[in-house]
Formats: sequence, C-alpha cells, structure tokens
Amino acid sequence: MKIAVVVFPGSNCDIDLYEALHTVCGADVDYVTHKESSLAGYDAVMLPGGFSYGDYLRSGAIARFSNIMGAVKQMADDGKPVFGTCNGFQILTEAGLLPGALKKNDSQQFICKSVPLEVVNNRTVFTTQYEAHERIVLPIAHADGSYYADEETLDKLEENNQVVFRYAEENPNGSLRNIAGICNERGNVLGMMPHPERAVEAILGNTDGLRVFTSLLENGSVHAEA
Ligand SMILES: NC(=O)CC[C@H](N)C(=O)O
Repeated sequence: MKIAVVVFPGSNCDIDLYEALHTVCGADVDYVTHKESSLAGYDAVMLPGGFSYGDYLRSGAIARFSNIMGAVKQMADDGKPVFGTCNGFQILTEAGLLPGALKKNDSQQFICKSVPLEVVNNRTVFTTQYEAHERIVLPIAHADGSYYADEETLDKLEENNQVVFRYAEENPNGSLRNIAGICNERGNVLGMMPHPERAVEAILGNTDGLRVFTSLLENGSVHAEA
C-alpha cells in the first residue's frame, strides 16, 4: 500500500511519521504538501502533529481550508484509512471529519510527557494488533488537547464504539470521558492526541506506538464499508 504524509506550514512531526512508516516499518510513503489537491494513487493519508499555520485562530482552524483537505475528505468518504495525531487530530475535528473539538488543556499549560492509555477499540484498521483493553504508554505534547463534545455526541461515540483510546490512571488535559482518541462511525478515520510515531523503536525507550502502523500495513487495503 502507498501512504501519504501531509506537510502543512508548521507541521513538526511529519518526519517522525514518515520515519515510523518508512524506515521502521518499510512502508511505501511520500510527503505530500498542503498545496496539492489530489491524493490519487494513495491508499491511506496521515496528518502529522505540529503547529500548522502557527495555531492561529485555533489549532487546525486554518489548515482545514488547505487545498489538500478536499482530497483528505474524499479518502475518508471512500472508506480509506485517514489518520491524524495531535495537530492532525485537531485538523480532522476542525474539518468535520471527526466530531467534537480540542480545547486548551485545563492547566492552560503545554504538557509534554508520557501517559498511560487504554486501547478501548481494537477493531479499527489502526488498532487490530492491540489487545482489547490493553494498557499502553504513549507520549503527549500539546497545549490544546482537551477533548470536548456535547453529551449527546459523547453518548453516541460510546454507543458506536468510537472511543479508541482513553487516558488511564490520570487525565492530563481535562478531556471529557478521558478521551484520547476517536474514530468516525465507519472506523476508517482515527484521530488521537498522543504520538504513536514517537514510540516505535527501542532507542526511543518505548515501542507501544508501533502497532498503530503495523496494524495499518496489515489491514490498510481493506476499505471500510459505507
Ligand atoms: N504536538 C502537536 O501536534 C502540538 C499540537 C497543537 N498545536 C497543540 O499545541 O495543542
């Protein structure tokens, strides 16, 4: 499968994502800039972390208008895997590809540390190699990571098994229902605040993120049903 890593002005985890997929997992990956308007020939698209457009207005609020986002939406509509980590998650919510929003952390501080997570849904294309309810640890690094949605949306997310990762033991940012990552109803679009691409090699001190990418490579060509 062929994977696109989108580069926005201000992305700073694009290389990490590329390296995790290409160097560590041996995947066929290209950088695609925000200026492009097509993702023809790609089987999956990944939106990296960072500070797209300087986080002006709100994190992800300007990036959602980038040229490339029409093609990202098309991939989502086609049932192809679409992934966003951190700023990528913020862009996916701003673009309406995932419900809810990411608010400023309760502490009003940028938080950079490793946190324990529960894998709640191991049936998405990105999580099949995890055990259901497995505890893992991943790094977080954000100022705007507090997941918010109204009660009705939160209930729907839970009913449809769309909560994919939850903070375990501690809630670092005030996210409602300890939500760290969610998917869309079809399960092909996943957004998460933690950074799996920063935990893919022993030299990084943690390999708990690796299976997000190996799961995708194992399942990625299987498109979600409409
Ligand atoms: N690491 C990141 O992607 C940072 C995300 C975002 N701009 C924030 O600070 O909340």
